[in-house]
Amino acid sequence: MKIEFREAGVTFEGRTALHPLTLTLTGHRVGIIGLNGSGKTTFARLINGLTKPGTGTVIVNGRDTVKELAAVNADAGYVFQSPQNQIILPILQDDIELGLKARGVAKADIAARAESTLARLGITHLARRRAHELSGGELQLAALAAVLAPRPSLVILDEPTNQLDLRNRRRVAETIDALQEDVIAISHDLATLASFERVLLFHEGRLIGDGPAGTVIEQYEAMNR
Ligand SMILES: Nc1ncnc2c1ncn2[C@@H]1O[C@H](COP(=O)(O)OP(=O)(O)OP(=O)(O)O)[C@@H](O)[C@H]1O
Repeated sequence: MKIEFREAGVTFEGRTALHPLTLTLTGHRVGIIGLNGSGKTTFARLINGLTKPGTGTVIVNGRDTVKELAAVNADAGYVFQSPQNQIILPILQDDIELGLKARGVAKADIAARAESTLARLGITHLARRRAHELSGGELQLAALAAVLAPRPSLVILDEPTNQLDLRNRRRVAETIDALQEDVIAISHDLATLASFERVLLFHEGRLIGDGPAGTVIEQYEAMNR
């Protein structure tokens, strides 16, 4: 990945969610930590254009998130904090196929692509299940499948192990570990990020820590002792 924040900042109704930030992210896996309301989601949403910068620009793999929004959306998939918001159609496979159709994938390839994505995540058995009947862990994996199927180069995950029990948390974390796509993950579950090469720490809308996972997680823990 190559993501450049150039004095990019966000203000909502006069309150600063993210102070103007200049930063370049490269590499394969970047984690984001910080207290509730510190600006993590705002930072992540800027990367795929879900939120527009109020000041400055964000460039994702060479593309401006405002001027080239459609291309940025296709390149940077976003898995929402609440996976039930991700799946629109009742049946998972139909939902994935709808996403592929919207991305212009050839009709003849759509079913096979949906099936291979489900197989890749080990959830072929969920293909015809109703999304609202899935468990939290199944739903997290289903949402990830829907985002991966169109083949983005980067996946942004907003608290992917939130609300999961220990077994499902491990399962989702192992799935994330095995992704060949670049990953940016927000997490309150620090163990999920321990193997990440770089972690960013936000506090009150500012980046206050940036370095290897061990160092930055320690900084965060020390702040909250
Ligand atoms: N759409 C919005 N309208 C108004 N204020 C917002 C909006 N989105 C975020 N904020 C505010 O911006 C600040 C940063 O929010 P953000 O969601 O980025 O925090 P976060 O670190 O992801 O928090 P959490 O860990 O609770 O998910 C918060 O004070 C929040 O209330």
